[in-house]
Amino acid sequence: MKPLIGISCCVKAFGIFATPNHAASDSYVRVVLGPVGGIPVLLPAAGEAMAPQILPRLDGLILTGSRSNVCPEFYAGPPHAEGTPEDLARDATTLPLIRAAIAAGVPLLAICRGFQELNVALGGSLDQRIQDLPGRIDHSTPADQPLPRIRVAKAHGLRLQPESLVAELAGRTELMVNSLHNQGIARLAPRLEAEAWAPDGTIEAVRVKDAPGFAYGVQWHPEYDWERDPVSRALFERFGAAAMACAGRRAGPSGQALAQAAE
Ligand SMILES: N[C@@H](CCC(=O)NCCCC(=O)O)C(=O)O
Repeated sequence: MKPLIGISCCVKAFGIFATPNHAASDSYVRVVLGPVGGIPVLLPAAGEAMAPQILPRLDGLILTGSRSNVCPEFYAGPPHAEGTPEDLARDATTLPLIRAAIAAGVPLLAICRGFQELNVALGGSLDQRIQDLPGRIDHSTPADQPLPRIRVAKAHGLRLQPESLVAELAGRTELMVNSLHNQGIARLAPRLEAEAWAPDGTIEAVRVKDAPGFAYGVQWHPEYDWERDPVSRALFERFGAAAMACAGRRAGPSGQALAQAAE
């Protein structure tokens, strides 16, 4: 049995009536079917009642990237500049879901907005436009490149913590990544440990120090280039192995052999 992988959705207005739809990018569905090796389960932004009902049935959770930003009320930040996209329904769903998934040992991989949510869910805070801060670089979507390059082009380097997960996957202590974000971690949540940094000090990868299972976040977007980029692929494969092990444990004694084989 393949592991069931929850994928967080946003609420987006579609069509001529701007009807709210729960949506996640196809790139997350494809990466779950591909290197993760699971079955994608789209999780609507249906609020905090989701977590206790859905988590016992999931073997992994991907917190997706999205243009919208975590509402600053969740980290006691100043209001967003006018026009900044927010998604309160997503915040109300993902923040409790992240805490519950970590507590339950459900493997979790948080990407871009999801990475920012992971920090906020565990008590950290965000800078809202890091490109406006002194000494920082512009991490936002490159305006001078066409699709699909805009998503896969390497934008800056990272310094990786030696012996961290990303350094192990990369086999070195530096890495080039894409970059499509404005916000970034300001105060790191106490339960998180930084494992990668951009040249301006922006935190780009974190692990949950006390998590009973795989719980990792990256500020970049490995879901866009895993077909060409071996480190992106390896990150999803490692998450998939943790999800497979979780599925094996859930399956009981007959699943134990499966879990051990996957670990
Ligand atoms: N809104 C946050 C998070 C950015 C993010 O997740 N972007 C996804 C972009 C996906 C795409 O355009 O392909 C921020 O700006 O920091």
